[in-house]
Amino acid sequence: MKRPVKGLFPWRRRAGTPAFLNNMNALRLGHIDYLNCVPFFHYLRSTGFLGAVERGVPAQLNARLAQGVLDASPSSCFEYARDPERYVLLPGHSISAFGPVQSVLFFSPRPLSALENQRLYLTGESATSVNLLRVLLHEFYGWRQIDTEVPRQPVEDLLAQGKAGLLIGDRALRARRQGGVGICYDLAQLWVEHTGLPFVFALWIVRRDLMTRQLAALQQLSGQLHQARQHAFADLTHLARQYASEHDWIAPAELENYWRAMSYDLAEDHLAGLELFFTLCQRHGLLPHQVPLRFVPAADSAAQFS
Ligand SMILES: C=C(O[C@@H]1C=C(C(=O)O)C=C[C@H]1O)C(=O)O
Repeated sequence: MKRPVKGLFPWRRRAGTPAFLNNMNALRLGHIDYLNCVPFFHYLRSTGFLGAVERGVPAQLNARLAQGVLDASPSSCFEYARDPERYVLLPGHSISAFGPVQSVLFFSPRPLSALENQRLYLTGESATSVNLLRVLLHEFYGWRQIDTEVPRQPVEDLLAQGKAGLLIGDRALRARRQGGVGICYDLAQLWVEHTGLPFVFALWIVRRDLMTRQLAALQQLSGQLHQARQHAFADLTHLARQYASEHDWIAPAELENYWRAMSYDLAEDHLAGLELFFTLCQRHGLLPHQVPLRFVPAADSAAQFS
């Protein structure tokens, strides 16, 4: 049999080439490098998703979204709010909590009421949670001044020295587990207690200019994420066992409980919580503008988007 002339069939896969490189329209996704993202990503490939996936902490993914390096990513809702003209949102998906979230934690040697004027050390991985802390302190604890620093050394070291600081993600989960770092405030719990609404930490943020070129791919992605989440929650015990064996600092039951405490939907209550957070960010000078919420339209309403 004659071999095809090289380059004549560019759509044919070369052996060893990752599938996404053969697909010029494939999406480049961000993946938050925390255990909270497992329900989105563990089964995503098995739903047929062929794009590229790049891992990072939220601050890195925010920067890559802003630079246009990533097409879409679960990332800080504050990144969306910072530049809402640049982005749209995938409907129906978030990383939220209706109570304690367990992984956005402010550790303090003293009660919050006795801490004003002390320097607070903040994780450099966050955009949402650092501003949630500011909103809570201004709005509900009456603080006027908040002195913060993102330190060069790990926040954990400063906590061990008796300082107050904020951790998110796996590092927060680990620090809580290790204990011995003063009072531990769960920021989602404080938010829910004061507002009666859930708190939305992350949204699926999409580069807005993709709406014209890649609408169908984005709608497909949204469906694939729903499928991946359903699959994950259909056997969460199994998934927790698998990931706990790769992360020896968390027990399977704790991990399962952590995922169950999280809400991955984005429904009316979530949106009310999100809008209140953005309004309070504006009130306290953290955002200069109102934040319109714009979504990728569902497949059957695509014709309505102009
Ligand atoms: C619930 C969490 O929410 C995270 C907090 C973020 C932020 O503060 O910017 C961004 C993404 C989320 O993963 C967590 O990290 O544990």
